[in-house]
Amino acid sequence: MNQTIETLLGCRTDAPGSIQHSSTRSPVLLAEPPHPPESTANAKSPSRASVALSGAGASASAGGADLAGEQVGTVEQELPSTRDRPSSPTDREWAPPTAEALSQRELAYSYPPPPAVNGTGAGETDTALPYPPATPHLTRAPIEIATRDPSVGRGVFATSDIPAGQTVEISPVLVLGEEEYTGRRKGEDCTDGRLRGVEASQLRGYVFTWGRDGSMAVALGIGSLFNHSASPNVTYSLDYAQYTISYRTAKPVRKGEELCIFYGHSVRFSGSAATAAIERDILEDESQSVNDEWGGLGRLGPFETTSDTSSDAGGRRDSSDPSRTARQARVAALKAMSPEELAERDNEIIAPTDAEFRWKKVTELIDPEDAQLTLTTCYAIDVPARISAAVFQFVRKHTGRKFNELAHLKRVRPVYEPLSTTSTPKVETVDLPTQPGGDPPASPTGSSSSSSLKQIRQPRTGPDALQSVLLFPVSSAPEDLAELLAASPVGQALLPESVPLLYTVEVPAEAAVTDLQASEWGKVWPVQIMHIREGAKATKRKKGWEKAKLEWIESQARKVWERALDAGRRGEHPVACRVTDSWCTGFHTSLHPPVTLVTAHDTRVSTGNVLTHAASNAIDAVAYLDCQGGRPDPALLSPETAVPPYLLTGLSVFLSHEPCLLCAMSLLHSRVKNLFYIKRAPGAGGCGSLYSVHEDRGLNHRFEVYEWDGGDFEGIGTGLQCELPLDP
Ligand SMILES: C[S@@+](CC[C@H](N)C(=O)[O-])C[C@H]1O[C@@H](n2cnc3c(N)ncnc32)[C@H](O)[C@@H]1O
Repeated sequence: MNQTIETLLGCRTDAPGSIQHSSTRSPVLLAEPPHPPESTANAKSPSRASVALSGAGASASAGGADLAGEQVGTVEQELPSTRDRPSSPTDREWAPPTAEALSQRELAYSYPPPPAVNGTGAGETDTALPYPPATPHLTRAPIEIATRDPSVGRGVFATSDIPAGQTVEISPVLVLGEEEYTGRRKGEDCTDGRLRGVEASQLRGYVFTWGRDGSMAVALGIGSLFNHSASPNVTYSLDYAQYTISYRTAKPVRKGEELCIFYGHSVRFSGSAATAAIERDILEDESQSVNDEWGGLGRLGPFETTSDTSSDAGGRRDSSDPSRTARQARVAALKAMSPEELAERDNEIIAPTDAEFRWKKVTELIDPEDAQLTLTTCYAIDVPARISAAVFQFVRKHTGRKFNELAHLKRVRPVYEPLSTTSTPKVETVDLPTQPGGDPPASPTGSSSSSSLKQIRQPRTGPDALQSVLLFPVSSAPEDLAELLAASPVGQALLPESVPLLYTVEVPAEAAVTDLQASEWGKVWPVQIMHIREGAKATKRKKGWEKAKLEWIESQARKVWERALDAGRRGEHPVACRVTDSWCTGFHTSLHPPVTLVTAHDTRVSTGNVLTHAASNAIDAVAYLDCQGGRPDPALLSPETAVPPYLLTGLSVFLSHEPCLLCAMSLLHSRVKNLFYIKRAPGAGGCGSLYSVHEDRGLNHRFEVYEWDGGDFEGIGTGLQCELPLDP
């Protein structure tokens, strides 16, 4: 089994000093690179290594000499550093490093920052260095291990151009069981937050998630030295049968370029110039949510900030950023409001017709609330109330499975109107009751004539009150209805009176979904109300969204758009995705907005995998969060989302572009609640363009989709082409 799992790189710990995921339980921040072991082996002999001379019957040991240069391996060989090699090295061309080169290398190397000794600070050169700037490695691939950025540590670099698709390393792995890795027995509840086992060592920055059983793998060899990039040029695959991890170039790599893998979405490091670009969007994104509580991880423990939000621990936030200042001012203004004032402000309904409302529902269906009255024709009879039960039995007997065809209507109504007639059976004119306190309503069909309206002579209540009873839709009525009726208990019950006359009447074809529809359509025939959104007792839903919800949705759209632009700047397709809790009225407010679970962008270019669309990567990242137990604390999530039966149950997805058919189906399978996208993908999109997966009645889930309707507004929608190469 050879499986590519980009997001499986481990580094799962809660303590500062490692990798950051968007989660409550595994947020880990790499404040500084992992510290090397205390051992000083190799520290002063950067160009010497112990190597195995396999085939020559010799064995070897890693770490060739101690500080004093004492040999500890069985067979040792002096090798030149790969950094001293000429650009196209052959063994014959190698020359031992000069003393000058060695001292330069030592001077340049300052990772990790050594502890201050007698006033000498980090980075000063008179301290023992744990690793050399270059480490010899016997590999046929043209790569070397080198340190270019001390804050990142060692990395893997190309010593000549490497084409895409080339395997550059196959590392055997050392698998650590969950208990060995975490230092905890299964089920043991350790709440002190202290790391144990291997996880407490620097290895935690090097492990790959191996199995879903919690096992972790240390890649031996070069596999552990690939640094992370959000735009990686190397993919890797875990081979569970061989116990290896293979690394392959995903795109052409130029000589001198670093080979990087992708550790996972929402991974971030701090303090590294090399990763500033990677961090920027995530921090920008989270800084908003952290500091002004606009979604994201603002309330998730380690990120908790005080009212002073001008900078984080790493001092990366720019308090002079005007948009940031504006956000802070806005939050301060909101916080200054009383709860009542805030609720009033937040809950103001912004109607879709309002200029502020920049979203359009993507649907081919008519919104049931906008549905106009449609009619269908039925047979009815007017009988005294005491006969009604016999009529129901008659109807039930002769309709069988289709009895429910008229379930959306009330079966009876008082007789108050002359009704349209059919030729067979003959219809008699009847005396009509008026509506209490007024004129009878006009006939919706125009079939009645005002001349036929007469004062009631029938009792209006009691067993003899006349009722109109619906029998069957004309389209599915028994052919010999009049005869059947005459011979039925209904006819018998009325003897010696005459059998009531059949007539046809037009009635609403659908149930009402709002009170207004019920009252309007009920003038035609009393109709059942089926509130589609808020339950039977609710009144008509107000159209539009609360102001706070609308603002939050727009802020998410802005963030996903910025992320897409950033992906484009990195050479990826400019498509991005955010997965957030969905707005829940009564639970969320502008000061307590939905949290963000993951953000992701398209990585088709860097991974060479045409399936790594932004939505797909984001779903993958949520699954990864769940595997790690990293979903935000249920208390922070709206009730629907807190314990989800499916990946995206109750969640909202924001996409810079309409998802393709495959991603639309993935969202559907994951049971997303609603989707907001900014640009259509004509000819390729699965939520409105090519097809509308989200409202296909043949599929087992439906979700609401909204498309940005604000044009190029304050940066959203600008700078990207509308048409997307979804599968170039
Ligand atoms: C698997 S190791 C990579 C090799 C490591 N640079 C070394 O010298 O041992 C992962 C560690 O490298 C560092 N690292 C990897 N990618 C990085 C990046 N993009 N920015 C900063 N540090 C990074 C972090 O310290 C991380 O914990």
